[in-house]
Amino acid sequence: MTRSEATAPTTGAPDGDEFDVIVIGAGPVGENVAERAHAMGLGAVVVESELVGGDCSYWACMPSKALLRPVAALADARRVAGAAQAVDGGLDADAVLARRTSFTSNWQDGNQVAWLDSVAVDLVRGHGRLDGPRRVIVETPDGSARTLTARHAVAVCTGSRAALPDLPGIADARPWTSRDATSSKEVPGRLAVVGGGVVGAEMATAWQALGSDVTVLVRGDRLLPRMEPFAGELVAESLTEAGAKVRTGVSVESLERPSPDRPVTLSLSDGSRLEVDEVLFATGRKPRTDDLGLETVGCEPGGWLAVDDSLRVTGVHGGWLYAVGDANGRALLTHQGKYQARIAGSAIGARAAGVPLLETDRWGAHAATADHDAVPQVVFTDPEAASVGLTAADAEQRGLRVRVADLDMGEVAGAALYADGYRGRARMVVDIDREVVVGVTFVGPGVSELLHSATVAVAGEVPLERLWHAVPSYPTVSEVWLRLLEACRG
Ligand SMILES: Cc1cc2nc3c(=O)[nH]c(=O)nc-3n(C[C@H](O)[C@H](O)[C@H](O)COP(=O)(O)OP(=O)(O)OC[C@H]3O[C@@H](n4cnc5c(N)ncnc54)[C@H](O)[C@@H]3O)c2cc1C
Ligand SMILES: NC(=O)c1ccc[n+]([C@@H]2O[C@H](COP(=O)([O-])OP(=O)(O)OC[C@H]3O[C@@H](n4cnc5c(N)ncnc54)[C@H](O)[C@@H]3O)[C@@H](O)[C@H]2O)c1
Repeated sequence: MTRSEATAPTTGAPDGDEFDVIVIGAGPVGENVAERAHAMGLGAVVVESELVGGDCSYWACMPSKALLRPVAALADARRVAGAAQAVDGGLDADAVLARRTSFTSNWQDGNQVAWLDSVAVDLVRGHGRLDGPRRVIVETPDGSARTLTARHAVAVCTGSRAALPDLPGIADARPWTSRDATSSKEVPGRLAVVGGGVVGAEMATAWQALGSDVTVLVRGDRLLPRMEPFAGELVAESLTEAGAKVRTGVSVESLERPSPDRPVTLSLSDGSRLEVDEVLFATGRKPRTDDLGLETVGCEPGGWLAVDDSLRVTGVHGGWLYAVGDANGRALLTHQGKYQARIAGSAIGARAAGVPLLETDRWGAHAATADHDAVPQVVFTDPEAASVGLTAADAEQRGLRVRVADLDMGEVAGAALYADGYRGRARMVVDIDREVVVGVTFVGPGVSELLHSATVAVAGEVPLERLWHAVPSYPTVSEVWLRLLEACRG
């Protein structure tokens, strides 16, 4: 047993259950809020009802990327003459699933509990609920209740869960959610993926490569609708070449699974029916704020928690409640939630220390400005799609005057060397009033590691005239920057 599970809190008051900061939810975000609070000299406890590490470690980022990395590795080898000849056959599904399982530590959280212990953060296992200002009641696994009190702040870091549409037959169809799609130990023969967002595109890529016959059902007109249109087009093209079917403009109207061991039949809006062995609903997320006692502190349960830029929940008297990560709905991404955790942790620390004025101006130490202007995201499909900041359509919606540079990445020498017949596209969106880059999208093999250069340019608001002096090495894929800048500067 670790110190944190075994003993009373480090900063305990007489009853031992008073802490400077209480964090509800030990996902990546909660862990980081607690660690930051501790680094600011505060005592912190986290409350966790499932596994320390959260969805990201066991049913989201890590297992999904462990499923997808072999797909990219194999595809990369096949795109290089000489290496391609050494590749014989497809993926070894059992080996891929075993590697995935190892990345989840077989759904055991011992390592992450040890990490919490190493940063001197206490852990209370159980379901946490607010019970009035600064108080949290934890329903522990043995059925008892423990009341924790916070001297300074409570941070809600409870994440999100899959949102399923209310369709006839959906409960009996026992659909997969992202949890099943990332933890399944078997490869279904036929898999329908409903939803063309990030989870849908990534999981269709993984399971098609693992041997399923995948059909993606998209109600809109393309995959990855929040990215530049060419991202979804290139990913759909590649999925189709891999043998998957991508059907747009179609939704599921009802489902029928006569018994658990029989296939499921989907009735679709175009009048057709589709029989599959499993159906994954990748239709978005909803916040885990419904059973959290929010009504006891004057907040509406069940919704995304509205916060200011220091991640403090708006409208709560005394300003002691924070919501960080997926629970606030600002950007459902681990890295962005961890960024918020760093900001929230230092804001909590500064307020606890009585700092009179926090740095909450744009790009200040206590303002999560990047959430508005510079959110990076990599979609680990084949090809990868990576973007930061605004798309051209977003910029237009914000009323910015922009110049857009587009590039066929195959024209870049480094890309041609990276893969024979490299297929990829890039777009840079420039605010012409400020002459800074406000958005970049790359789609192509290996672009994920290129994204951070764009994030630095966008978050740093680096003037184009200075970017001109940031020389990409020859012959790397990064020379895409040179071509985009040439297109912008003329
Ligand atoms: C399939 C999939 C793949 C993804 N891939 C990526 C990726 O590659 N990169 C990326 O950046 N993002 C990815 N995401 C998004 C990422 O998983 C989330 O943004 C991230 O997990 C959010 O972290 P969090 O700490 O806010 O929430 P979570 O990771 O959901 O953690 C919340 C924790 O709170 C606990 N909890 C909830 N309610 C209570 C309560 N009342 N009491 C006690 N504990 C409670 C939960 O048990 C959980 O452990 C992916 C998501 C999915 C679904
Ligand atoms: N690599 C990554 O960064 C990564 C990977 C996976 C997930 N995530 C994050 O997790 C979050 C959740 O991903 P997601 O794909 O579930 O959500 P999403 O919002 O990205 O996509 C859901 C899609 O489902 C569609 N949809 C909703 N209801 C539907 C219905 N009834 N029928 C058909 N289609 C419907 C929506 O139009 C949307 O396109 C995302 O915000 C994403 O940022 C990130």
